[in-house]
Amino acid sequence: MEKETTAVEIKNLWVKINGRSILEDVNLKIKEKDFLGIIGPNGGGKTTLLKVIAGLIKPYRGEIRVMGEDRIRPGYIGYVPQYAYFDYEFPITVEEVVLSGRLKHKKGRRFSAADYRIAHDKLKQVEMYSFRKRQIGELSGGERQRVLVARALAVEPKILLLDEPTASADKGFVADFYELLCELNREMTIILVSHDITAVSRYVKTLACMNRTLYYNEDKILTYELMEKVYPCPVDLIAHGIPHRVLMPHEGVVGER
Ligand SMILES: Nc1ncnc2c1ncn2[C@@H]1O[C@H](COP(=O)(O)OP(=O)(O)OP(=O)(O)O)[C@@H](O)[C@H]1O
Repeated sequence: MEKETTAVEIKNLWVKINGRSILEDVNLKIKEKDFLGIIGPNGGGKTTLLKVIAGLIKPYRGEIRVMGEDRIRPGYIGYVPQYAYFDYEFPITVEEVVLSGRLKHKKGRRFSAADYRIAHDKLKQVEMYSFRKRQIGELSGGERQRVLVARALAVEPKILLLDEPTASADKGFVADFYELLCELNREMTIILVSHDITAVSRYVKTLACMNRTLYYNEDKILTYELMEKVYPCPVDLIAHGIPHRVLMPHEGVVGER
């Protein structure tokens, strides 16, 4: 039988920025090949948590282990940030952006034929291969987002972190994109932050809510009490379509049958 590995383990983790507590006593343990969705209100700390897992923010207190190690190895994490800060006027092609995901594997001054093959495969996966010679600055927001997903995949990570990856994508792409994530999930652990609760609850295996601390119970069941803790107005949220299969039975809620 295959040994079950823990992909990410976080214990009593706190993050402070400019003296202010942003994350408080976060605990999380997710298995390899899990597909965790994280939802929560604006400013709840979702991006900060992803950055901690990616090794970009150091915790003020607490422990984090990624693939059983207390330091994050290059190549373990593929990260698609919510906003990518780079100069879109910089003359760099789509292909070069994706190849930059191979930097950790690069031997010598040039990318190898294998690096190009991997970059091209990832571009095909996100349906952007035909754009590979275009300048990144010429692309629309949704197209750029797909290229950044391809870049993260080119790392061939064990854990893929995605922060609102479909925020600027059109509906047609969104469904295909989630199918792609399910396919990738056979090979890697995925942690997805999204405000699209309907899509998240449909595709993820486990679900957590973040509002300064993390509410997580290793399944997809959200109680009304939990939603009340996390969201300022859960009733409104439910009325706008939170799928009932992730919500425990409750009374007196708009739309309840
Ligand atoms: N570099 C920073 N300097 C100061 N405050 C910060 C910084 N980064 C994040 N914060 C604060 O930390 C809190 C959590 O931010 P974070 O981006 O993690 O939330 P989020 O849940 O991802 O929000 P959203 O859903 O709006 O993207 C916010 O109050 C934010 O203002």
